[in-house]
Amino acid sequence: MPDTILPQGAGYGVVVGIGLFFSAFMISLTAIQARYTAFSPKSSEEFTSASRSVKPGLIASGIVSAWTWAATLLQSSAVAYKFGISGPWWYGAGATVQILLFAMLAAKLKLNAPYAHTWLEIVGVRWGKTAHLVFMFFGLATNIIVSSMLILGGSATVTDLTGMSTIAACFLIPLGVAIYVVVGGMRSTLLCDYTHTTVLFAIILTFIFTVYSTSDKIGSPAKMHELLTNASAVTPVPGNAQGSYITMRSKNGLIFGVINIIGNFATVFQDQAYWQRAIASRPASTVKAYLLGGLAWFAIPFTFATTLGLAAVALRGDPAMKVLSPADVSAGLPAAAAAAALLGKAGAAAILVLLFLAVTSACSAELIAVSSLLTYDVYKTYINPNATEQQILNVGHAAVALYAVVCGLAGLIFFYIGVSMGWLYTFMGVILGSGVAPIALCITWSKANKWGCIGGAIAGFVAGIVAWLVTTSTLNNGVINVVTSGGDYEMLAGNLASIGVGAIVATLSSIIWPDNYDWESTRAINKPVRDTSRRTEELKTDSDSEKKEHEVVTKAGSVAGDSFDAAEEEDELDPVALNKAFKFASYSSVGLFIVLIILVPLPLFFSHYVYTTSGLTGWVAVGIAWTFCSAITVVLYPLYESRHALFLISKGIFKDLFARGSGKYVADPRPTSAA
Ligand SMILES: NC(N)=O
Repeated sequence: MPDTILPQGAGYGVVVGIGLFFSAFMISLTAIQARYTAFSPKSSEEFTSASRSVKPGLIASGIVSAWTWAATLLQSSAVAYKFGISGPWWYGAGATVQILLFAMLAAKLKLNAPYAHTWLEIVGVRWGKTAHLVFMFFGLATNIIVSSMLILGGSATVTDLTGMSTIAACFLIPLGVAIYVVVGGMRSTLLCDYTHTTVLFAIILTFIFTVYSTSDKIGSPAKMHELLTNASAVTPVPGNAQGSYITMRSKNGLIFGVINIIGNFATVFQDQAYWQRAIASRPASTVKAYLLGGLAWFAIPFTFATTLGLAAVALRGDPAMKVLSPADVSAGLPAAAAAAALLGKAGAAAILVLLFLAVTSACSAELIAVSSLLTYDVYKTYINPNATEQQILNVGHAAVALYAVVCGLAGLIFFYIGVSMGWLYTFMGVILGSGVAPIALCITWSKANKWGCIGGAIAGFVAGIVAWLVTTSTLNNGVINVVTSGGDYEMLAGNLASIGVGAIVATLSSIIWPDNYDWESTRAINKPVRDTSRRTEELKTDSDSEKKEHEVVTKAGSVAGDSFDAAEEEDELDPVALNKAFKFASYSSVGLFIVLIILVPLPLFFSHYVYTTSGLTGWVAVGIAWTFCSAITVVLYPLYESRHALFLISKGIFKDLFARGSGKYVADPRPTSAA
């Protein structure tokens, strides 16, 4: 009898087979885009920024996809398994609010540096080389930690379910992704995000309906309530009201919540992937995209973990349910074990595909993000300031390939030193948290003090490490190792010290010694000298006869962007409108923060309420309804907003079928069009 539920071939089939299938699919989409729309990835602007033309639905889908890590599915389920229903809430809410608050930074980005390629360009132009290098450390460290968690979570699950070699999984997972990112760039990444997110929601809804509707082992919220009540009678949860899994009164759940909030501030604010989506977005709809993306994303960890994480507890003792060790839980395996116990090989295969899609789409976001940092902030800034368009594009491509290898290596190193995805997840705020406030202040506040923010980031980093190690040593009789340092209080101390010291030093120094920055230099970053045709280069290669045959409507646009020209861009960069958008982002994101982090969970925590059957049913119903709304937002809405582009592309393809070349996109010779 094999040790794993699926054969090794299934692991290779998913990782290599689906990987290559998606690469081929994305390469085809990129070719269609280049032929039938105004946008070609042969331009470096298009490669890294999707020509800043993408509409909110697709950006929201890209945010959901980039923010859906292996941990989003696995760690959320692991905390549900450990702490009960509070785990999914704290995971979901504690990582949604950062995306919502990021809407404010996105609005300021469009206002203060609308043509920047990376957030580090803004730091460098405002505060110079030292700040640029210090924050580059935080930026790249964020990317490496996030990528490592993706690879660790993905490979642990593939190995657990199929027995596939972890080493092979570490390197093969980023390989397929690197292929389509190199070919298609940012727009291809967003289109891939969309397709992955669509399948992801389909699989998540399948699990939800299995657990809460059709499964003969659970099949309803009432049965889930009964099984969880039995489970807490056998093994009460320490620190939970009545030892129950069905209460928000969970001390360790709350500690995880705080750690989660801090770590995720770091990984949103310092990850170029989220800045890049703001950069790729049309200025007028950036805020909307982040608010929609954040709210849509919440349903993924919350409902998925309320489903499979709790199912893993409910099914304890079921003959088909794997017995989970603490190491298995730390590796994020409860969800996979529950899926296999509920649906056998089909469940295991579904979770494998789900994980693979989540990991690859988040990985694609990381690849293009790091490629942009290495291209613009290392190569163009320090190595070749006069780089040509072609050189920039070549370096961008090489950086994607290089970083794909680095991802594999980083995952492998952490695997061999015994650091799991769960450990890394709670650790990320310790070393990254200190940069959060300084970076936010740099982009949003004219009074932010340069040395205060640099000093805050460094002091917070040191304070975080010291607090983490001292707490570990104090609570564990001087024993500091991977196991002792991964405890709740140890990580909490490090996270709080890091973000707290960074924020206090940066803010106080800025209040005492305020800068008076006018944003002129950041607004000038990369400001374009308008070219009336993005496709000049390509058109040169067209034959004359083909040119005469061009009939596609001029402003064909793209699946992702529709038409968007220079004049429209200038209009959308109107400071009055962007200031209004910033205010809207501030009110709505702070309001939602208060609801998600204070008004809903804290009264439930302090009341010691243990959910009744109808209470749990209502809780689950909210999760299911939210999941449907999310699916509509990131699956149907992008199709609706791109309906004209899709129609024109279809028309172009149709024309080509009857008269080759007649459907190809041609730029409008009239001066108003920049497409
Ligand atoms: N993206 C997260 N924190 O799941």
